[in-house]
Amino acid sequence: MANLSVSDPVVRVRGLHAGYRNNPVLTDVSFEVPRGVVLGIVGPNGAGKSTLLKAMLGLLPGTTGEVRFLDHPLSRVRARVAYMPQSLTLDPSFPVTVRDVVLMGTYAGLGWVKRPGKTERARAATALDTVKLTHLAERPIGELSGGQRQRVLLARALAGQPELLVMDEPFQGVDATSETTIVETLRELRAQGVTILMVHHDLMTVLDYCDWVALVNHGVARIGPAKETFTAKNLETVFGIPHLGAA
Ligand SMILES: Nc1ncnc2c1ncn2[C@@H]1O[C@H](COP(=O)(O)OP(=O)(O)OP(=O)(O)O)[C@@H](O)[C@H]1O
Repeated sequence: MANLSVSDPVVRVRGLHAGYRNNPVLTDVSFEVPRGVVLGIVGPNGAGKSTLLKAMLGLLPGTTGEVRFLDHPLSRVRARVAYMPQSLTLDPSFPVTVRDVVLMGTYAGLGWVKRPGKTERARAATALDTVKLTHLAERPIGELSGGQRQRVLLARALAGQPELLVMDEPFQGVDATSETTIVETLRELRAQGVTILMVHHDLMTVLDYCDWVALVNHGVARIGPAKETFTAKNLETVFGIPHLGAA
């Protein structure tokens, strides 16, 4: 089991148990993530990557163990943590514009009664600009391509100005232009000190996109700097597969 202590952890998980009825997926998971890294969560289908994210975010009933974000339980720091789900599923006729969707990302910091004002609209505009979609601001969200929708989801997460961004497969089904834009945005965020946790499937780009890696196989089997962790030896030990892309 990986149990690496880091200085200034942004995420700290201790003794996490999570899964579904009659299907315990994660058992006694403990790890820490340092501030300002892009952490790739890597593992085969069914290894428990999405389950890990959901359990950490308190979305799975029956989860036990301790999860701290930015030194607090999530309930205390919700506005500082953004979650970007795997995809935005919606009725294509849903009458909401790209700008509206991005503006939703500012709601967590607003509280129950306040409505988004000038500041929030400016943040949403900046976020949309960052993902290079300003020209589509007034489009109904249903008219966008899959890759453009992923960028809107990212802009929505950015509009809340998070310190920690949790993403479930941000490159799933996106075109090359969108992938490049998302990667550039993640690099910019990292340069600003934002920590990024992302489930990542493409083993060929792990070393390029991530500076830390967690190898997940019904637990976090290995976690650490990418070059030391994403190695052929570890891939073989944890998953039983050697991989050419790894050193
Ligand atoms: N809602 C659910 N109810 C019951 N079992 C589930 C549910 N969701 C996932 N599982 C099971 O939990 C295990 C882990 O699934 P999970 O989706 O976390 O894996 P993953 O690593 O994210 O996979 P993928 O790469 O295919 O997205 C699998 O055996 C899966 O079948």
